[in-house]
Amino acid sequence: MTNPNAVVSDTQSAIGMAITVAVNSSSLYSPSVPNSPYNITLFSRNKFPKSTIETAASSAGGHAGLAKNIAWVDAMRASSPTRNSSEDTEDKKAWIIKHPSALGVFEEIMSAAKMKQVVIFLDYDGTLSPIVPNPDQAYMAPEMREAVKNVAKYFPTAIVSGRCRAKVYNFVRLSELYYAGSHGMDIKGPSSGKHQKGNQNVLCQPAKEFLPMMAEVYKHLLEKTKDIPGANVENNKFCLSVHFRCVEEQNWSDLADRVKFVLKDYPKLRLTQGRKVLEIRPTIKWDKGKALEFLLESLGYANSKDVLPIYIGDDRTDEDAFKVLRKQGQGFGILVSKIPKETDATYSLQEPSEVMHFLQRLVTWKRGVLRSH
Ligand SMILES: O=P(O)(O)OC[C@H]1O[C@H](O[C@H]2O[C@H](CO)[C@@H](O)[C@H](O)[C@H]2O)[C@H](O)[C@@H](O)[C@@H]1O
Repeated sequence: MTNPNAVVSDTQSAIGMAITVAVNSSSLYSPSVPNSPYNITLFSRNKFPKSTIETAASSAGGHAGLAKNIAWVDAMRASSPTRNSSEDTEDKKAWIIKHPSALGVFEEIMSAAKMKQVVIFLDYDGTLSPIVPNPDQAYMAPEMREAVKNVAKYFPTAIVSGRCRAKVYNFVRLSELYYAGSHGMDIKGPSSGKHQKGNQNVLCQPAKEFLPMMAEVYKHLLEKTKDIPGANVENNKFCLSVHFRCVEEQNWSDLADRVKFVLKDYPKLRLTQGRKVLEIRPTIKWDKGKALEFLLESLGYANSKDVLPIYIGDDRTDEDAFKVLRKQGQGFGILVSKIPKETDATYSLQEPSEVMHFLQRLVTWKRGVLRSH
């Protein structure tokens, strides 16, 4: 097992493959499973497949089990491929031209901010804190907290995380921010600090009816996975995370099978994959992109041309927010990644330390603007 205190370089989680297990025909639920229950798609590692592509792997029935299992384990392994060939270096050069460093083109980004209200959206894990083996120890550096605190003095700022809101708040501990926990399914406004515009007292929990179900599934998952060394089930309130970062690779298939076994009784839940984590959440049409739209609306910037949203994130779930910005032709997505990934983000940053520098530059830029007026 990995040393729980070591910082893990997760530059490898290049290949996005989310796995969906459930579908519900009600209009509230997204039709996430294609017609064929075994519509499995695998990708070449060198082609940066779309991080949001969903791979169906119906939990029902036992046939095609082998193919499904191979796909599952491949998908889990794909969250940590080895990429160090010269072809990869070429890939990286091409990718960085397409998604330039947000630090390198900082002035260009800020020139789009003239006369606009910048609103900052920040993912937590892998963006504000480094990826570590133990999710309970994903602490934020004090300098990063200071940078976020300063940013929030000048710009409305939201943390948008897969973690439950209370947990991410405990890591960040800044009451002046908006928090969207559980992949945006639990949104709350700041409890201190005032920005002039918009509603501070927001509370949005679109998956509230799922709470009892999530608590029940959490218990089943704990029980079902307890004898797999290293498996860690995290309760994120409106969603659940089954971590396999510390599970021996030979046990991944078994772990995935057990998770699917539990979920077969819950067709209103779906299973997706993040950075060495299987994530279980309600099939409602709500994601980090919807959370971003909701927050902009709460701030009084729905369909406004006077706003420049900047969203920084490293995970597949952040792609939903990048997509919204790209579709609206408004603001910028910044992907935190050391390696090429298919993304809807416009710019890139390599790691949390670069995110911190970007946030510090934002503050310096704003102070300069204020001084010149
Ligand atoms: O949306 P995020 O804030 O990025 O949250 C996504 C998941 O992040 C956490 O897991 C990831 O970070 C852990 C700590 O570095 C790491 O051990 C794990 O392998 C990563 O998947 C969090 O624990 C999950 O609940 C979040 O869903």
